[in-house]
Amino acid sequence: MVASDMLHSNNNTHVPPPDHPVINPKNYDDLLTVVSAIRAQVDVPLEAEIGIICGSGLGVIGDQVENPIVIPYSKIPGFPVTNVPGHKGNLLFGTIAGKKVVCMQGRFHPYEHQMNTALCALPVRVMHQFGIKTMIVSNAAGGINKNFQYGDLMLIKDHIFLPGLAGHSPLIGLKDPRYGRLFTSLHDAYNKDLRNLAIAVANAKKMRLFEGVFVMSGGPQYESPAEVNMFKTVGADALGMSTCHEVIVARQCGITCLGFSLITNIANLNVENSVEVSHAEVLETAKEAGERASSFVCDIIANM
Ligand SMILES: O=P(O)(O)O[C@H]1O[C@H](CO)[C@@H](O)[C@H]1O
Ligand code: HPA
Repeated sequence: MVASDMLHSNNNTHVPPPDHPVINPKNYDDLLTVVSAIRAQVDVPLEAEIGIICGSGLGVIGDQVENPIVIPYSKIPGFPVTNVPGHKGNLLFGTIAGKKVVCMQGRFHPYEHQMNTALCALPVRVMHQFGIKTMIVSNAAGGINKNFQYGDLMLIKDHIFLPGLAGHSPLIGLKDPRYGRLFTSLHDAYNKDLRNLAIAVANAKKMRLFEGVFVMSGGPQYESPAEVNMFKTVGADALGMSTCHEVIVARQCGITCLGFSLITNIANLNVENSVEVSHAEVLETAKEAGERASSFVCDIIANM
């Protein structure tokens, strides 16, 4: 069975009980309940300054966390779970380069959860409760920019959040003032100082690194060539099905963000010579590039 066939075959090691109810992400007290449930799992205080989100096949970044405390999502009452191959479904607490981190080894995609972007971004609020001030978010993405090759890394300098523009913002319906400003500004969503730091790290490592605009579509189907052309026309360089809702929530929480895409496939621009895109291919490229991506993240953290 190839990875793409396993999308609904629950290949995770941590299968939640069927009665695993998910909290209401728009109820702030429910959020605090989840945080307490996580704290109750271990007998040491949990805190972190940096949050990390691993994209498809990029769980290897989480493997860099030293002395990790591993909490499976399925063991956290009220927390969603993920069945997407390449997302392990663990929350890790530990250190990287001496800095306290919390890492999501697996994320929630809106297409898995009825486009409930608030629920999918809930872990960002949880990480915020544990003290993070900075978040590094990664994803696997299709390359639109003609200069991109398989395995390239693209720093996200800005985004186009298609589901958000179509009414699926994670901030809709938040009434509790403890959430922060409803009218969140995205003027510096992908922080310039952190991008400059990442560029300096890449230069020191003699790594290929691009900067570009990331577009999030709803998925789970991959985009048609006509859709990819539309995204190219509006200025997108890479496309995926995650990240934007997480960064928006992070910005509402006042968290500074750095984001990057691993180009796992080249998006089809020409219907006449288009090729099949598969999650198996995405995972294969992520596997090849994973070590480079995780070493990049570790060096950025070391230099923060
Ligand atoms: O965004 P991440 O989690 O890296 O996953 C990407 O890979 C999957 C498609 O292959 C989609 O879920 C897309 O969003
Ligand atoms: N499109 C959307 N999401 C993706 C892609 C893609 O081509 N590759 C990896 N995630």
